[in-house]
Amino acid sequence: MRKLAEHNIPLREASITQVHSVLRDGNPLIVHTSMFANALASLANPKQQQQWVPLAEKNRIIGTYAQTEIGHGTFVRGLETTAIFDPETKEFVLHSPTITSTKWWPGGLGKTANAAIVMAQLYTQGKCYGPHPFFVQLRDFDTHHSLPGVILGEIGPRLGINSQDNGYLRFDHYRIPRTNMLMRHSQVLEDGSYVKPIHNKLSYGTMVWTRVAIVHSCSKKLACAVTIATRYSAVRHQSELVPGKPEPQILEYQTQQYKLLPHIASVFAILFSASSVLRMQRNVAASISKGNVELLPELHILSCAMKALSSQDSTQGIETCRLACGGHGYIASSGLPSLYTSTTCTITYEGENTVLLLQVARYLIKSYRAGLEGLPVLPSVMYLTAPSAMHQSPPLSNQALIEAFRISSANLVKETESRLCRQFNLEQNFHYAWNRCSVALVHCAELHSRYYMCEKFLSTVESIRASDRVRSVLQDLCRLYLIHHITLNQGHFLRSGTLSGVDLSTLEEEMYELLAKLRPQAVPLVDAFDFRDELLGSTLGAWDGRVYERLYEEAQKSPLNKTDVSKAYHKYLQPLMKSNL
Ligand SMILES: CCCCC/C=C\C/C=C\C/C=C\C/C=C\C/C=C\CCCCC(=O)SCCNC(=O)CCNC(=O)[C@H](O)C(C)(C)COP(=O)(O)OP(=O)(O)OC[C@H]1O[C@@H](n2cnc3c(N)ncnc32)[C@H](O)[C@@H]1OP(=O)(O)O
Ligand SMILES: Cc1cc2nc3c(=O)[nH]c(=O)nc-3n(C[C@H](O)[C@H](O)[C@H](O)COP(=O)(O)OP(=O)(O)OC[C@H]3O[C@@H](n4cnc5c(N)ncnc54)[C@H](O)[C@@H]3O)c2cc1C
Repeated sequence: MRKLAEHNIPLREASITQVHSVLRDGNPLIVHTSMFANALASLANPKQQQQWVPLAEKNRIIGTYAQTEIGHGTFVRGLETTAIFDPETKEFVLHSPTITSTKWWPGGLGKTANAAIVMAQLYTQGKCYGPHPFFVQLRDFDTHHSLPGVILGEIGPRLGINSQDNGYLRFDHYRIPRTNMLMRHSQVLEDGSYVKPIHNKLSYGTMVWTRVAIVHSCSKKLACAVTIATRYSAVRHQSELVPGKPEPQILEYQTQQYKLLPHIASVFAILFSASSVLRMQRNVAASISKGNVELLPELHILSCAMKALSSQDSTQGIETCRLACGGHGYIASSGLPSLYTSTTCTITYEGENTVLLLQVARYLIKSYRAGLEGLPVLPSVMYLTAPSAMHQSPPLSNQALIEAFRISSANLVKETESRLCRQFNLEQNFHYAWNRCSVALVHCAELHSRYYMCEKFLSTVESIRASDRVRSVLQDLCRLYLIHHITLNQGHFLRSGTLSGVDLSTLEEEMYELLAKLRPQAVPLVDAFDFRDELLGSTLGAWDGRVYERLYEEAQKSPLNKTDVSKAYHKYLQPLMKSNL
């Protein structure tokens, strides 16, 4: 917090700095500095902001974002916590009517936060208007005791991030003033009448903002993992590449290069996509302030697509890096296990990935159908019904590969839409038909998202002007990324006829050449991420390469090494040894 103040970084931007990496196994303030701060900035009206933002900035109020309940995380419309307006007292009564309505998971809710943005079903004048955000004080600001009517606790150990206190929360007819409803977009007036927002999903804005932040953070997490694994692979010598010759660095093995280099490339692909979505988010935020919500659906879909792809890629990449370090990747001091556990949760939180990909698919199908009818569609999906441009680029050039992605994606959407129509004719119910096509729909969303990421990678690299040498290395890395993802999705390219079997063999050959060409760049590339040793926190990945010394030094810190004979010997082992069992 002192560092943020020193560098004049506003609270709501803290989550895209590296400040959270200081605490390795989870930070109880992360939801305060990210979602809570953003909810105040984007969902509260100016008067409410004046009241709460300075207190939050000074950490007098420590907040969280309490939306998920034990019974519902994904289906926000199914939340059960109620906020019923009482016109007599001009208050909302918050209540948790069932066990399933218990708020469950919010970061910092258990012991740290003294306030929360609570999403609850808004009732006024006898009518339910769906989930709305409320500012709710949970604990006394001085004593930190939970307030009467508020039941709080921590949910117990998790796969990771265990220094964060994920919590639970129940309300027992807990009253808050009317003015605690966040009223920037919708309002309940004193007489209880409801003023609706200019778009009914504006109250979901904090989720959209967080999804964008997650994309950025996934590239950082993956960058940490590839730095550790690549440096280690340059230090570690194992086996014989040529019988009788000295043991080579394991980075000399082609299989090791194949494990690491595509994930180094992935760091850039995710980072460049994150920058592009962030730019769009800033534009949309500016438009919303002027009352224009036209681009909100596009931002929603793009943030769902990029959050899903980046969380999946970074989680898989980190696990591959861990495995690439052999046994030493399994030790906590390598830093890789905690990178994995603090990243795999991004697949689930802020919208479970399958669910987000289905949102993307819904948009693709709607846009495809609109395009066929000649209705206007947004630029990012015009390609679905635009004529093929494959022949315009030299065969197998980068541009041709991007076109192959685009046409394959359009083809998959077209095939899946036909399947959806056939299924609809059988079922006579759109929702059943949708469910019967949902695996294919997720594939559509994944291919469209990959196309977007590849396109952003290539266009950003091509725009580098500062250094020809840097551009040349990144061009090779980008080429590797494109070919790698084509080889992983060969079926789609063959089905669409954009690439032949011979093309795929040619590309595969080129990929092997690129691995060898990029091998000398591997260490410089990860060094350029410029992580301090303190931030990496890894015995395997420190800059000086003293892997074995650090592993040995770290082992000395194990509490079991404080004495030669452990207490367990006297308590359990000795009796066992004497028991003749
Ligand atoms: C070291 C720290 C340790 C801790 C963390 C560890 C690691 C940190 C690593 C990274 C973090 C770094 C940065 C991130 C910053 C902070 C994050 C930190 C922690 C985060 C903790 C996680 C917090 C949470 O999980 S909060 C809860 C999130 N919950 C969800 O996301 C719920 C998902 N569900 C939904 O969003 C919706 O229910 C839905 C699936 C979208 C469906 O909504 P619904 O209302 O049912 O709509 P429907 O499907 O009918 O669609 C109707 C229509 O609306 C459109 N739509 C939907 N949503 C939106 C939207 N948001 N905006 C615009 N439009 C929207 C939809 O497309 C439909 O349109 P149409 O009819 O087709 O035109
Ligand atoms: C570490 C962590 C931190 C969190 N922090 C917070 C927080 O600060 N605040 C907060 O409010 N919440 C928080 N959450 C909760 C998180 O947002 C939810 O867990 C997440 O949105 C997923 O919802 P769920 O758990 O209900 O999963 P479910 O929706 O029950 O998912 C289970 C399975 O059902 C599938 N499924 C569900 N719906 C559909 C569908 N429509 N179509 C197809 N398949 C479907 C999913 O794909 C998944 O395979 C956190 C969760 C974790 C793990």
